[in-house]
Amino acid sequence: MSLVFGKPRAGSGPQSAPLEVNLAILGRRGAGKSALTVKFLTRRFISEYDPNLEDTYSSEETVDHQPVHLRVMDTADPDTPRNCERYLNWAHAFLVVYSMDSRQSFKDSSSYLELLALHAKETQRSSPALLLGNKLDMAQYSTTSAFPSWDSDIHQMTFDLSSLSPQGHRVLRAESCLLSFHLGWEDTWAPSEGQSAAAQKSLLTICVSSPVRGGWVSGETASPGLSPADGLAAPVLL
Ligand SMILES: Nc1nc2c(ncn2[C@@H]2O[C@H](COP(=O)(O)OP(=O)(O)OP(=O)(O)O)[C@@H](O)[C@H]2O)c(=O)[nH]1
Repeated sequence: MSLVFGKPRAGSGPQSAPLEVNLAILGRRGAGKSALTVKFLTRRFISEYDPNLEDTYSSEETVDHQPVHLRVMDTADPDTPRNCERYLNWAHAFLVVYSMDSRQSFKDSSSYLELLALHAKETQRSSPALLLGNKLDMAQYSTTSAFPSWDSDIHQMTFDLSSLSPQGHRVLRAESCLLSFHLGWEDTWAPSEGQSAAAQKSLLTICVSSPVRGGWVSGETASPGLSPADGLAAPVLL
């Protein structure tokens, strides 16, 4: 089943065919994938939905004056990545979600990141990946939420993935909570040698939904090195 949110915006006529962008949301059970999916697409938090349902949703968006047909697959792997081809071969971009009040959830996210890195290596096609810490509101109540090593863990993962797929597979850290969504752009990029953070950032254009501020916030311009056929030269909507 596919559900459609939003309406086609002005300028999305036949003369400007929308860019098709497929986004897969991955992560451990209970990380908040469904909640995020619903929140991104409806701009509000909804707690009543079937958490076990794997579904694909569609939304017509306008990003940087360009119509984008966004499809979001809210995946539901049992405990670890399973039958991954269904999203690996489908998605142009990946959002890996962990719950900030669960270290296990964070650890499990690395199996998804490794899977993405391996897939990029095997297919010689890298796709943008965003690592997102969800349930920021819960992290403050968790006795283990301080997790002093998390930052170094994350930087380690960023480094590992960058070396596996230096052409565009990047991991960003983001944090979200029930009512707000914040993407820590500035301090999360780990530039590889000889590359400025700004140059790395321009490898992707990622637009982030911000229900609190309203509207869409877009990132940097896309890299000329990425081909439109890959669905990456134009904005990727998260
Ligand atoms: N406090 C808090 N709870 C959240 C947040 N996001 C999701 N939840 C709750 O966490 C639980 C799990 O969320 P889901 O969206 O079902 O998680 P999921 O990753 O889709 O889980 P599966 O479908 O089992 O893979 C639900 O009870 C949500 O209401 C958040 O930001 N803060």
